[in-house]
This record gives sequence, C-alpha cells and structure tokens, in this order.
Amino acid sequence: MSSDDVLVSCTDAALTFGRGAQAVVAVHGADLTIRAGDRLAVVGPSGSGKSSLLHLIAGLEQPTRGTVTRAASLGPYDIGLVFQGDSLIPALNVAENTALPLVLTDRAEDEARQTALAALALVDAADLAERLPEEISGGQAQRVAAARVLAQAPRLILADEPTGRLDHATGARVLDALLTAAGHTGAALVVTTHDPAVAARLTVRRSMRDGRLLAPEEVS
Ligand SMILES: Nc1ncnc2c1ncn2[C@@H]1O[C@H](COP(=O)(O)OP(=O)(O)OP(=O)(O)O)[C@@H](O)[C@H]1O
Repeated sequence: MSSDDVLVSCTDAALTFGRGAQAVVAVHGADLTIRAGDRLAVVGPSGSGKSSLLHLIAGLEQPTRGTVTRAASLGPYDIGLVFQGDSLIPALNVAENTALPLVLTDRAEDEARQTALAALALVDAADLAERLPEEISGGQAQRVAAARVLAQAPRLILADEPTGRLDHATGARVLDALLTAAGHTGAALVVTTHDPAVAARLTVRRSMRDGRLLAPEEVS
C-alpha cells in the first residue's frame, strides 16, 4: 500500500489534561497509522483514553507531545464523527440534521434530503425523520448520528462507542451500516468500544489500558 493511502499518522502522540499534581495523562505516546480502507477497533474499559485518542485523530485536541499528521487532501468534511453526547442541532429535525453535512457542502436540498432519508432507513430510523432531537431517546440520537455520517460519505469515519447505548440487535445494525458505508466509499473506519463482540467485527483491534495503546492484534 503506498504512502498516499495514509490518512492520519500519530507518532508518540500524547494528551495530558491539567498540570502538575492535577495532571491526567489520557493518552501516553501513541503510535498509529490509519490508511484508506482500514477497519480498526480501539478496545478498552471506561477511562482508558479511547475518546481522547479519537479526539487527537480528529484534530479536536492537539497532542501535548509528539505529532498527529493528517493527509493534506483530508478536508474537514472528509472526516465523519459519530461521537458520544448530544451532537444534533436542537432546532433542526432528524432529517435536517442528517442532511446537514450535505447542505453545508452545497448539495442541492432535494438530493440532500433523499440521501438523508436513505441513510436513516439504513439504521432503522426512517420513522424519526420529522422529529426534533428533544423528541427522541439517547439511543435513537446515536442512530441518527450514525445516519448523518453515512449520508456524508466521508473518507475517515471516527465512531466513539457508536453502539454504547443500544440494545444488541440495534447496535449490530448500526455497526453493519457503518461497515457498509465504509465499504462503499473505501473509507477508513475507527470504532472505540468496550464490547469485545463489537471489536470482533473489525479487522484490526488495538487495546487501550490506562492511556496506553497496545500493539495491534490483526485478524483475518
Ligand atoms: N477534558 C478533560 N479534562 C480532564 N480530564 C479528562 C478530560 N477528558 C478526559 N479526561 C480524563 O482522561 C482519561 C481518559 O478519558 P477518555 O474519555 O479518553 O476515556 P474513554 O476510554 O473514552 O472512557 P469512556 O469509555 O468512559 O468514554 C480519564 O481519566 C478522564 O477522566
């Protein structure tokens, strides 16, 4: 695989919150290369640093040591985020939220809506299209966030515990949808999870323990 395929590379990338006695090292020098088509699970218990690592990869946090380099060709809309917490815009309904990345990149409104509805159907959320975020549950919001990234068709999908608040069957469906979307576009997919069954669906697994990213465990 040529170096052209490298989307993000982390070299000894560390992230520390706070200073002195209060300092929390969320990520100790992590080395990681993400290439087009990669399917990576970052597995670890709560507090092990998985979200912090994703934030470094996404550029939402700057490393306090080491480097995180993103390919020059990777624009902001080439990275799709499915993150924990409220990421939907309260004043927009579910269909509008899902279509937002497309509208922001100047896609025609009709086309954006059709793409959004198709993406919502893929995660079994088509019936939520006209509801406002305050009218859906946390688990449903997680599915909508997944649909939004499917509609966006980015080159790198970063999903932070995308199945965390979902029952097993719905979680599997969301993961199916993310894998299908990544397969269609050749995007790289990075999923954090504490669930070994979710991790087993991805090609490479890396464990995090106390902020340390362990060596890759590749599976065929
Ligand atoms: N903004 C912050 N300020 C201070 N400490 C933080 C901050 N964000 C995370 N941390 C700390 O960094 C460590 C790693 O947190 P992180 O959220 O990355 O773990 P995680 O593995 O994603 O956990 P979870 O699965 O519960 O989301 C934890 O000790 C956490 O308390």
